[in-house]
Amino acid sequence: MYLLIERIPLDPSRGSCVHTENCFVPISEIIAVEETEFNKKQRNIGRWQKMAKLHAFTVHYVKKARNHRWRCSAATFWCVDEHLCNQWTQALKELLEMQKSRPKQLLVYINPFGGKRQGKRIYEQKVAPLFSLASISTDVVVTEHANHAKDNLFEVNIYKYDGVVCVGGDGMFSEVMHGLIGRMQKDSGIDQNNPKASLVQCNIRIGIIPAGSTDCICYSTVGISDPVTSALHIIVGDCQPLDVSSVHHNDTFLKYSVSLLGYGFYGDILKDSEKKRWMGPMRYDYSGFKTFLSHHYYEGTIAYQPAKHTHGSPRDKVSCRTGCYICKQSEKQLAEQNKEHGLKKEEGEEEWKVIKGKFLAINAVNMSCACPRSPKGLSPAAHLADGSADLILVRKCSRFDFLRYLVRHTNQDDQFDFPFVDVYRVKCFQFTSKLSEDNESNVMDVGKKRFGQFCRDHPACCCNIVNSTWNCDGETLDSSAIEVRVHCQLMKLFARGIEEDCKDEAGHSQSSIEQLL
Ligand SMILES: CCCCCCCCCCCCC/C=C/[C@@H](O)[C@H](CO)NC(=O)CCCCCCCCCCCCCCC
Ligand SMILES: Nc1ncnc2c1ncn2[C@@H]1O[C@H](COP(=O)(O)OP(=O)(O)OP(=O)(O)O)[C@@H](O)[C@H]1O
Ligand SMILES: [Ca+2]
Repeated sequence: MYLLIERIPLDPSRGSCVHTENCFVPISEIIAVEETEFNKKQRNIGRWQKMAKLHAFTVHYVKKARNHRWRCSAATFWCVDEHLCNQWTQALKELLEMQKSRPKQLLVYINPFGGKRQGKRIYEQKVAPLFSLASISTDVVVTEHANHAKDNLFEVNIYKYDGVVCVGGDGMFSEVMHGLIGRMQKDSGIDQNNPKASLVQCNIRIGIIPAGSTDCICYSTVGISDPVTSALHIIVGDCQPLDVSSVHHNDTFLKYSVSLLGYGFYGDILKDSEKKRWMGPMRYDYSGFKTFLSHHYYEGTIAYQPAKHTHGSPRDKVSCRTGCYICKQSEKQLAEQNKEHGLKKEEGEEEWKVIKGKFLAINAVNMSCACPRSPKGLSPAAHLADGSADLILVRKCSRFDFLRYLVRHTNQDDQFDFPFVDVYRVKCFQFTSKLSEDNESNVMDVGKKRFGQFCRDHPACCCNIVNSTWNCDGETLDSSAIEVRVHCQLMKLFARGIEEDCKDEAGHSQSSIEQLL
C-alpha cells in the first residue's frame, strides 16, 4: 500500500498538501504521522487562511536519494475540516501500528572511541531524534572498555528488546554479535566449543550505526556507510539474515566471523595497525603500504568442502541484492533441514579438497566485504545469506602482480582473472601453516621458531618460515591453525541488502507508478 504525496490540490475546497514534489511512499516507509500546529507564516496559502481555522498533520517518510542514501522527508497536509484531518491521522497511525516488524524497544551500545571518535555525537545528533520521532524507546549504554557490550549482553534481559543497536565500527558489531550469539547458545545449552554443534539462530536483530574505520558490514548490507540511512532501516523494521562462520582451534571456540577472515596480507596489516590505533582510520593505509612492501608469503595447507547446496559461483556477474533469489533458496533449504532434523547429510561424508602452497593472502569472506575503500569488495558475487563463504587464495607472485590484484579491489576489473588467484565457494575449511605442521612433527626445532621471529622484525626479508596472523573481522586470532564452518543465516540485521539501482529519486520506475494508478 502506498501514500501518494501530490503538490496539486485534489479538491481545493477540502484541503491540500504543502509539499514541493510528487511521490509515492509505501506505508512501510512512513516513519511517523504527527498532528501539526498549522503555522500560517510558513506557507503562502492565499485565501484559505482567511476563511477558517486550518487543521494539519505531517507525514514523515523515507526519501531515497542517490547511492542508497536514505533521508527523512516530511509533507504537511492541511484542511478546514477537523474531522477529516483526524480521520486521516488516525487511519495512517493504524496502518503504522500494523507494521509488526518495526522495533518498539531497542538496546543501544555506543563505542565512544571507534573510528574518528564521533560515535556519541553521531548517535545523539543524528540517530536519537529519529528514534524518538518514530516512538522507539531506547536503553543506551556508552561503553567504558572493550568487551563491555559483549559481557553486558550475557547479563541483561535481552528478550525484552526488539533489537540491539551498535554505534561503532566492525569491531563493535563483532562484540555485539558475539554477545548475542553466545547468549543464545548459553540459554539453549549449546556448547560453542563443539565445532560440529548446530547453533541456535538469533532472532533479535542487530542494527549498525556506522561510526568506525572500515564499516564493511554496514556498507555490504546497506550499500552505504551513513548513520541516518542505517537509523531509517532500523525504524522501518528491515530484516536481513546473515551467514556467520565459527572459527575453532583444536575443539576450542575462538571467534565468529561475518566479513573477512584473512591470513597473510590482511592479517599482517591488522597486526601492524593495532600498534597505531592513535592514527585513527589512517592506520590501515600506513600499515597497508608497509605490509605491501614487506611482501611476505606463507606456506600452508588448506582443506575445504565445496558449497554444493548453493547455485551461485564466485565468478558470477550478478551480485547479491535485496530479495536475492540464491539467498531465498538457501533459506528454504535451511527450513527443510530444520524440519527433517537428523536426516541432514553429515559433513564428514562429503569430499574434502586439499591445496598446499605458498600464499601472499588467504581470504575467506562471508559477504562481498564492500566498503568505501573497495566499493565492490573482495568477492563481488558473494552472498549475504546463502550458507557459504568465498575462499580466495592469492599465491606467491611478484610485487607488481600483487599490486595489480590490489588495484582490482578498487575498479571494475575481475579480481579473480589472474593465474595466481583461485577462488572457491565453500561451506567449511581448515588451514594449517607449514610452520605449525613442522613444529608438530619436530618439537625440538626451536631454532626455526627463533629465526621466524627474527624475520618478522625485518620487513625487507620475504622468507616463508614465519606464521602470519588471522584477521577475523578486524581482530587478531591467536592460532594460525583453524577450522572454519559457515552457519547459514545464523543471525539477522536491521537491513534489506543492497537495493537495485533506482531509476528515479523516489525509487519507482514509471511502469510501477502506472500500475498503482
Ligand atoms: C593501490 C591501492 C590498493 C588499495 C587496496 C584497497 C583494498 C581495501 C580492501 C578492504 C577490504 C576490507 C575488508 C574488511 C575487513 C574488516 O572486517 C576489518 C574490520 O573493520 N577491516 C580491516 O581489517 C581493515 C583492512 C584495511 C585494509 C586496508 C588496505 C590498504 C592497502 C593499501 C595498499 C597500498 C599499496 C600501495 C602500493 C604502492
Ligand atoms: N569504551 C571503549 N574503550 C576502548 N575500546 C572499546 C570501547 N568500546 C568498545 N571498544 C573496542 O574497540 C574496538 C574497535 O571499535 P570499533 O569497531 O567501533 O572501531 P574501529 O576499530 O575504529 O572500526 P573498524 O572496526 O570499522 O575498523 C572494538 O573491538 C571494541 O571491542
Ligand atoms: Ca555467504
